[in-house]
Amino acid sequence: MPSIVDAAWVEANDPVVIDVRESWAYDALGHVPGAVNVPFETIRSGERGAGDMLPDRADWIAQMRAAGLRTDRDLVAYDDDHGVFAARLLVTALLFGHPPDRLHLLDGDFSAWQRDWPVSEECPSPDSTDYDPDPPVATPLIGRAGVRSAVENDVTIVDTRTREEFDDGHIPGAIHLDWRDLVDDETRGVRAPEEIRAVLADRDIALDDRIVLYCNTARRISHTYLVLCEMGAADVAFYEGSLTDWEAAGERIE
Ligand SMILES: O=S(=O)([O-])[S-]
Repeated sequence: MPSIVDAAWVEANDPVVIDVRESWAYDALGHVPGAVNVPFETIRSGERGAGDMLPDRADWIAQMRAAGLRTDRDLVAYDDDHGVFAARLLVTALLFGHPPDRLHLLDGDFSAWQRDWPVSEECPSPDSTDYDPDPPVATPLIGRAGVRSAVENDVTIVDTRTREEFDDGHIPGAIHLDWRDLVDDETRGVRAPEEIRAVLADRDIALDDRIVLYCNTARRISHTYLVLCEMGAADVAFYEGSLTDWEAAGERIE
């Protein structure tokens, strides 16, 4: 399973570190020493229809080779938005076959990092690799038919958008859990486990139940997915098409 790691872990473990901020921020504001820049917009397709926001596999592989990634290397990603963009990169890596236990979200974003840790302006040039992970045997992906069946069978469906978006219309029976509810505004990382457990209990979300996640285009659920994995959730399904796909197909909204 992917995990969430702190700055000390990054310092101690020599992972491949990817910064998904825009390149001007990476260049002008500095970055985690050794981090390679892979801007978020370069890993989103947006052109492959409502059900798939993943980049072209060949493009992804080329980017990861240039970043120096290998299947036997740990990959840490960060952004400056409490981890939500970095989480999407990590889920992309998971779906393309990087070993799940080698995927890590930096707990706290760049703003949090630079409070206590050094920042660099040097751009690393890693040796290119022959990275080519095998497609995963199983993924957390769930399609529209699976979500329809989840609605019919009272499976826990979680909407990670804002309250306003949720009130405007959501998948029938969904529970509202804004992804930001699991984030600590001060540390800019995930909240303490006991706080997360309290939030989940308040929403009636049980970690040992099957949980189906959706948002608009599978960015925000990427963060919630990683947090739930970290909390030991047993069975989390990831609706890549999310509400964009659901609405495009004319499915029922309540
Ligand atoms: O985060 S999002 O995919 O709903 S825009």
